[in-house]
Amino acid sequence: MLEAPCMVINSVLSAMAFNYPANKLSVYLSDDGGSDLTFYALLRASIFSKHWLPFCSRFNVQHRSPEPFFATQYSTTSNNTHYSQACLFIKKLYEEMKNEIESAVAKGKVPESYMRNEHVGFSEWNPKTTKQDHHPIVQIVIDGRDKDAVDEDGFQPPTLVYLSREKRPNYPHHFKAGAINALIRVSSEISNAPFILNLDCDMCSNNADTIKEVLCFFLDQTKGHDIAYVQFPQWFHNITKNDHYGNSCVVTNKFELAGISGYGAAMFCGTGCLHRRESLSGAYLRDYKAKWDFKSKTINNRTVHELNQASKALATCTYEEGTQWGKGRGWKSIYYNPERKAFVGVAPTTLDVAFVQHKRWSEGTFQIFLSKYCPFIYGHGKIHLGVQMGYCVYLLWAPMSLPFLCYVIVPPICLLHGIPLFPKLSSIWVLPFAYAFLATYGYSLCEYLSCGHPAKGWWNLQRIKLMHRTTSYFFGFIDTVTKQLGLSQTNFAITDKVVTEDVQTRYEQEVIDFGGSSNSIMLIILATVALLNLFGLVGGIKRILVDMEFSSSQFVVQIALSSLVAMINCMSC
Ligand SMILES: O=c1ccn([C@@H]2O[C@H](COP(=O)(O)OP(=O)(O)O[C@H]3O[C@H](CO)[C@@H](O)[C@H](O)[C@H]3O)[C@@H](O)[C@H]2O)c(=O)[nH]1
Ligand SMILES: [Mn+2]
Repeated sequence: MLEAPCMVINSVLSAMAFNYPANKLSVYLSDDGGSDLTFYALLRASIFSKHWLPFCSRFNVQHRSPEPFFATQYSTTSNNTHYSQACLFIKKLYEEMKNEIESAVAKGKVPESYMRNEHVGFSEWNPKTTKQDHHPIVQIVIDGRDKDAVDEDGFQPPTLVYLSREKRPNYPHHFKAGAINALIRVSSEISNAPFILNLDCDMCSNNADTIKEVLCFFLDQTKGHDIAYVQFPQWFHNITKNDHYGNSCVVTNKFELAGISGYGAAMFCGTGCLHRRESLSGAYLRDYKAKWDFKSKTINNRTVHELNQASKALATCTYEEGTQWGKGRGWKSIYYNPERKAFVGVAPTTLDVAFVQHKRWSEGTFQIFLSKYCPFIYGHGKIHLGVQMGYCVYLLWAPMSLPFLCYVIVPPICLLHGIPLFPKLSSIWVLPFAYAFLATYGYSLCEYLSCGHPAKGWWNLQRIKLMHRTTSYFFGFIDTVTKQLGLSQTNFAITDKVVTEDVQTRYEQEVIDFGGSSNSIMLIILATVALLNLFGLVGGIKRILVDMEFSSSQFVVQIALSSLVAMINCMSC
């Protein structure tokens, strides 16, 4: 299991605990793993939520997902006040739940007694159920309409639904996008709320008022009608001081995404995004004005069983075949980066996981570039040229690995053979090169420092960029091209989120952890590049200084380049 149920329910609990009228809030958990353990964890969380939600509102708790709350905000040293007693109590409940879930996960099965007595939902699983092959499962765990479902303070909790869409080996399921589509349809049957927040299982809400804040954009009388979605930046709670895997994306989050959004076309990042339902289901009229008299289906009088059954039909793997699903155009979008982070997630803690993630990103974005949705073609005349180019900075990560590879391979070879590639230092033509180099890196360093992060973090980012460009993006490029040619199939490598203790320790000490051997070919490339530059450097310098075959001034740039590449690569080994 790559995604621990305890982490998943932390996200769910944080979403349930928004400061927002609970009868208007429904939380859906999509489980593509189709695991009864996740369902069990959700049931346990639904019980815990009856204590957690009132606790949060009573004490106006900031961290509404329990794990970070107990790790940071909560302190046992406070006096024996009402608050600290309540804290101790809720902590005990949380730990009980966590232990039960973790021991069930360790055993690989749901406790027998629980399955028999607690929920009919378990009957959906049988010994033949596998991740790749099972019927649709929809279980309303908490029915927000149910007057008996009130929590310990007498408040109604939000509706809570478990969904595991149908999977069959011979039907493409389209990974996360397919999961989101199934969620949109199922939720339209059960709650049909006009706004949809989409969160990854490893992201938690970090601000209880986010929904209220973001609705201000959508409800704006003059400009709100055009807005399809509001995207929040992806922040992470496990970034080390010098961010040795360059995970934090500070400059991207602070400047780049905000800049693109200036054209009214913020990028969708896949998580931490609030969509208007109508913009997803394709309803678009030129004179569209939002209507606020939505028929919430929660007030309808179908039973939970009827809703479960009706929703299943929407979670089948053939539902989308031959439909116009997903058409629409003409909306605007907003990027919103509030002072207090709205959502925080988990960043990779080993190099191989970071590689997997970047390979997938570079592949996915390059696929968009090659599809009919290429910003330069589909976006032509619809969005500003600035946005088209802004998107392509990301969409072209994969092919940009090619020129980059040339830069790290060709100069050392030429140096070894005494072939000058750049103008002499005394020549005026060296100026454009110097300018491009200094302007790019100087500007990038200033941007980074202005985000309040240390210079070492910037250096680490340059190092990891070099690694990604020579490996992950290059493999992303090759895989995308072979897929386009029909030689292989699309996949979505989910990043492993289960971290052992020694991996965590190494991460906190900022030691580069090469992780498992699954990416050994990537490491071979890195080592080859490093050695090539080292040999080029030594050989070149020897021929210049010892053999005096050519003059050094011709090779200054090449020597500097090779030293830099060798230094960056060797430092990480
Ligand atoms: O077949 C799939 C594959 C993934 N997921 C979910 O998608 C989410 C993102 O997967 P993860 O492995 O955590 O990817 P990350 O690299 O952490 O995620 C970033 O990159 C993804 C695109 O590569 C975006 O979709 C995410 O929103 C973004 O946070 C997780 O909740 C998964 O459970 C599915 O539901 N079904
Ligand atoms: Mn993730």
